[in-house]
Amino acid sequence: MTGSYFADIATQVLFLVILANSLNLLLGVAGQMSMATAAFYGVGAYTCAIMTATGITYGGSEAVGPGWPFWGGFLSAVVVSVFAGFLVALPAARRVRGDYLILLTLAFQFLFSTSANTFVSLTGGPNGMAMPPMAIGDFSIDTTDQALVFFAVVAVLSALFCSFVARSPFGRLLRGIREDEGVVRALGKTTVLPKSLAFALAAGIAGGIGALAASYMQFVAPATYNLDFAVLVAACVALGGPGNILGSTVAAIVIGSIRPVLQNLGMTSTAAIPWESVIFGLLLVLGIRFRPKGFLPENMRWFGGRTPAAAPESHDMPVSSGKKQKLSKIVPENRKPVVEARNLSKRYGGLQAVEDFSIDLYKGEIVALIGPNGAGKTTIFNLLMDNQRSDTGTIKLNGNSIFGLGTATIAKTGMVRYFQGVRAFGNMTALDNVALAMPHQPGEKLLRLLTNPLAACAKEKEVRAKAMELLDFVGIGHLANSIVQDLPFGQQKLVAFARLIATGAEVLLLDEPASGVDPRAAEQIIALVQQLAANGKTICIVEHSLHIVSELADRVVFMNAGKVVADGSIDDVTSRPDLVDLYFGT
Ligand SMILES: Nc1ncnc2c1ncn2[C@@H]1O[C@H](COP(=O)(O)OP(=O)(O)OP(=O)(O)O)[C@@H](O)[C@H]1O
Repeated sequence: MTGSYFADIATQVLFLVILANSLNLLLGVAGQMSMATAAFYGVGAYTCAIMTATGITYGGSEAVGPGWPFWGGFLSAVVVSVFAGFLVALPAARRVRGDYLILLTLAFQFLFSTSANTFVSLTGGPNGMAMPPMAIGDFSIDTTDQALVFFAVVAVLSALFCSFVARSPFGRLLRGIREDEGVVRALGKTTVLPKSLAFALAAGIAGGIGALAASYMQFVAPATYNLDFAVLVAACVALGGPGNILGSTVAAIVIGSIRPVLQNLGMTSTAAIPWESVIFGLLLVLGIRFRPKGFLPENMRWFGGRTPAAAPESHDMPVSSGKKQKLSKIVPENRKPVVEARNLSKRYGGLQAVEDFSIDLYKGEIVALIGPNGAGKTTIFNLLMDNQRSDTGTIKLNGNSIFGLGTATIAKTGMVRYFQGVRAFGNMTALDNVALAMPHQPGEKLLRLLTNPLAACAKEKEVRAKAMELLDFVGIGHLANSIVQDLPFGQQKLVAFARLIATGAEVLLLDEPASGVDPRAAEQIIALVQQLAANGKTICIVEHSLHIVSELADRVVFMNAGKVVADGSIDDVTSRPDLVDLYFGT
């Protein structure tokens, strides 16, 4: 192809930019590591080359193909890459641990390289195969200058697309999964499909640019799509800023330009290669040492300064905080329980953590589960939410069995939990934490986001307004745009509360919601729980502080060694010396 050398180099840097941004969607936004970016890039290139080939002899072998027009080859490249990405991701996405994904993608990278080298009649083997230049109707690219303009447009469009997806409700869901997948499921969201779709999307973009790049080069060979290249793309994301599309763009431009700049300074191509590695390695070391979150971190603010990080603890929650009174009432006995759990048990090896546990929870009631450390209280919540499967028994919510349905389905059905230790999504804003928890968001479904973005945007406005309302309700509306990990612990707890309410669930299981906060924040939380019960929520709370229990609980269930030993009012329990001894360990 004729044209300037600079344009050719710049075009190849743009390939790296597009690949880095596609990987950033996966690695930075969704937190899913892939070592197979180069393989998907190659899958697209080879698919397009094979589908557009008509019978080219190359390296002693004849590569035969159906001779489709370029656009047909391009579309088949995208479709094949998307499917390949989905299939590779699906088994790993079912596991929570990311190292399965790293192993699977590495295996796919090797499988691809081996196949490209081995199936000579299809791929041309190690010598590669030629492919026809890009031509769509009258449109063709004949010079490197034209190619630069074309690929610059493609790079800008793909960066805008990646940014759109990253900032969409689907992107927010992916970020939640990256932060704490277990919590996302406990909020009623499925995680396997979004993770697999993120993978398929990144693979599709890589495959698409692979097809375009191969048609520009008019040649494909296995050496272009090796593991070294996959590592280079991953380094662009890590150095630029995982989660920040502009960051990976800048890093790809810098890293991709090292060798051409050295050559421009007078080095030969052979001399520039080792120096490129040295500078690349140095950039990595310096980046990891001085900018561990990347050159342009995800939550960097361009205008308006930093997030209000160290905002003082707020005590202006607009719920009753004057003279304490129990807002909820013990419910008449003839009403049906919202939650009916019967005969739950859990054994861990030789330890019977829970034995024959039964409980009924009524609408508007606050029940406290108390007992000494290790009594089995948190295990009860795990069993109710199916975080762990009960060995025996039944669990019903509003008369329907929810036993064994899985955490996400149970949460969707109407029972959610507040985790001991908060588990807020630390790298996200308070507003995003709450917005993510809301049900029925069309923008969380990738297909609906892409096919009807306007409907997704309209719903997103509503979701954000409601999230803001909830943050105001718990008294931290002014911190909506703060990054949660920068907030004091008490305020993080309030974010988690607002997030829990956002699910709209009618049953709330609260595991030590006031532990670790100062007395004033604890008073806020007490008032908040009372308000929720008064609004008709059914609440079961695990709490160590007898003060908080006496303020809140309509009924107390006392557990010891996995069994219920008392069920009554707080006065019933505290008047029994044997229970007081057990509780205080005397
Ligand atoms: N996954 C597990 N594997 C093995 N043992 C477990 C597991 N989870 C809990 N246990 C054990 O089961 C018992 C009950 O634990 P659990 O966390 O439910 O108690 P708890 O009443 O909530 O205690 P604490 O008040 O200290 O939080 C403990 O002895 C604990 O060590």
